[in-house]
Amino acid sequence: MSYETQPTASHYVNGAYLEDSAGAAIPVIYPATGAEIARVHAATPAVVEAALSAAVEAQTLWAEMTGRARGRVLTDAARIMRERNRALSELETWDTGKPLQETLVADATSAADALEYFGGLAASLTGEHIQLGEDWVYTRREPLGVCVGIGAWNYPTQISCWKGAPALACGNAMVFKPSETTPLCALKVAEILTEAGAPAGVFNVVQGMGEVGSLLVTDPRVAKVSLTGSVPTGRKVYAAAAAEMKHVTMELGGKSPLVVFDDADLENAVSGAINGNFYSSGQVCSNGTRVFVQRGIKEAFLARLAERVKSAVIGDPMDEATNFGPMVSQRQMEIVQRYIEKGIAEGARLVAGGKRLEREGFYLEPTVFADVTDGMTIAMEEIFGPVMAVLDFETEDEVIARANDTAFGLSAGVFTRDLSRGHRVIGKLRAGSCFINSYNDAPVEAPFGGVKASGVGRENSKAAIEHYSQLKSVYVRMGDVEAPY
Ligand SMILES: NC(=O)c1ccc[n+]([C@@H]2O[C@H](COP(=O)([O-])OP(=O)(O)OC[C@H]3O[C@@H](n4cnc5c(N)ncnc54)[C@H](O)[C@@H]3O)[C@@H](O)[C@H]2O)c1
Ligand SMILES: C[N+](C)(C)CC=O
Repeated sequence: MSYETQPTASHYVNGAYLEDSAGAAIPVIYPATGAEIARVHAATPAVVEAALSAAVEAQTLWAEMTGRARGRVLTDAARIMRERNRALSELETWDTGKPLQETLVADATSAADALEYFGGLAASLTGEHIQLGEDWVYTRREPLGVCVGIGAWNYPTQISCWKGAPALACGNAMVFKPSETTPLCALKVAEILTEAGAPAGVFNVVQGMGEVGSLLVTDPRVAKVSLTGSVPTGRKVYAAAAAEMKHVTMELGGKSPLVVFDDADLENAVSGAINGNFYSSGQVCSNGTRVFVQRGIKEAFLARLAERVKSAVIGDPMDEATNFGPMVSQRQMEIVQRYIEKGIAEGARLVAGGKRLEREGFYLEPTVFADVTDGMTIAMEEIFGPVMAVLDFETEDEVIARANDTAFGLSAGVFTRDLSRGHRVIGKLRAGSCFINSYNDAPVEAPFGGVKASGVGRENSKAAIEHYSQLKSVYVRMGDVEAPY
């Protein structure tokens, strides 16, 4: 890694890097080679304490600043991020293994979008005036206090800003714990926020596994927890937060349906299925991994899909021509390999891929199964890797019922030239982030999040403000107070 991109210590607390090598060592593995490229240490209780007390102290002062002043810090951070996009994208690639071709356009840029958007909103966060005869009520939009953000490993820069930007815009402070698999990127976000003028302690980063996350979640000084992770972790964190009446946002997993009707534009539908299954080597929460294709178009769809998937450029993620990289870790690669074996064993037809590449690093081929049925494991469980399950269907009512027959509800997509049908079907699919004739777009202006087991709350858009602030209502009596005795 170049000097410019290398964080200089494990944690970022109270406006500066902090090391405490007493914490367990966490190796940072470059997924394209399997080599250890850095090492951080899990936060000791002393580091967690330092981060939380810094956040408590900083939050009061930060909340007293005007929204405009807070917003300026965020928009300055966005500008710095854009100026350093290449270095930050390279770091994202070192951390995750995602191809530079992707990280240059999807990670620091999306993080900067969030900083810019919430920076822009900060000055106009207000309460309201409610006239009640001569008396009146006014509401104050107040911050929650100290918020904890906990990240998954697939989008480390983006996740830290999707949580940090709205939290800070509302006057909260944050302690962010990245995934132990990708610990580097959030440190640079913290560094940039300091450079942009964020007071020390407003955004802190501590490393560690679930135990460190758990320490943060249960601390009584923490008012809110926002987790991006798997459903099992979400259940634990939600339960722990609920026991202390904390606010939560839960961005969890999915097994989302992508429905392709006979009348769809074939090339666009295949593009949607590719984007919705193989971007980031399939490690995207909202992926449309159950691709329901209407019988009339099925064979043409599969033929074109297999042809295009075979042209993926798999290789060195730092080579900008590469458009398909390794899995994030050996562990994740092995999980996905087991699902591929299950798919074959349960009778699905392998149309493309299915194998590990014979090279160093954690590379699997983009894999497509056809003739998948609803009860197969690969159609029911989140795989979080490059495995697409293609199922066929006959009628609209049938596909809606089957698409909804899942515990998850993160995303859903429909490809059709019949726009009335597109809107009708999307209206009936139980999912939070949906697409018509597209898949996986996630602009900061749109609310993002799931229903059912896929999550609680929304990130991005004005909706996120509701999740990082609370209303205080103040009744103002203009006349005398009447009392019964
Ligand atoms: N909905 C979304 O926006 C979204 C985005 C990205 C990833 N995801 C989901 O994330 C999952 C993959 O990421 P992962 O493997 O890192 O998930 P994970 O659940 O294993 O870990 C997520 C984070 O939670 C922490 N953690 C684990 N146990 C904890 C505990 N008891 N208390 C507090 N923190 C704890 C981990 O250290 C990590 O930082 C997939 O299910 C994917 O769908 C969801
Ligand atoms: C939010 N998104 C879809 C970009 C990444 C989720 O894994």
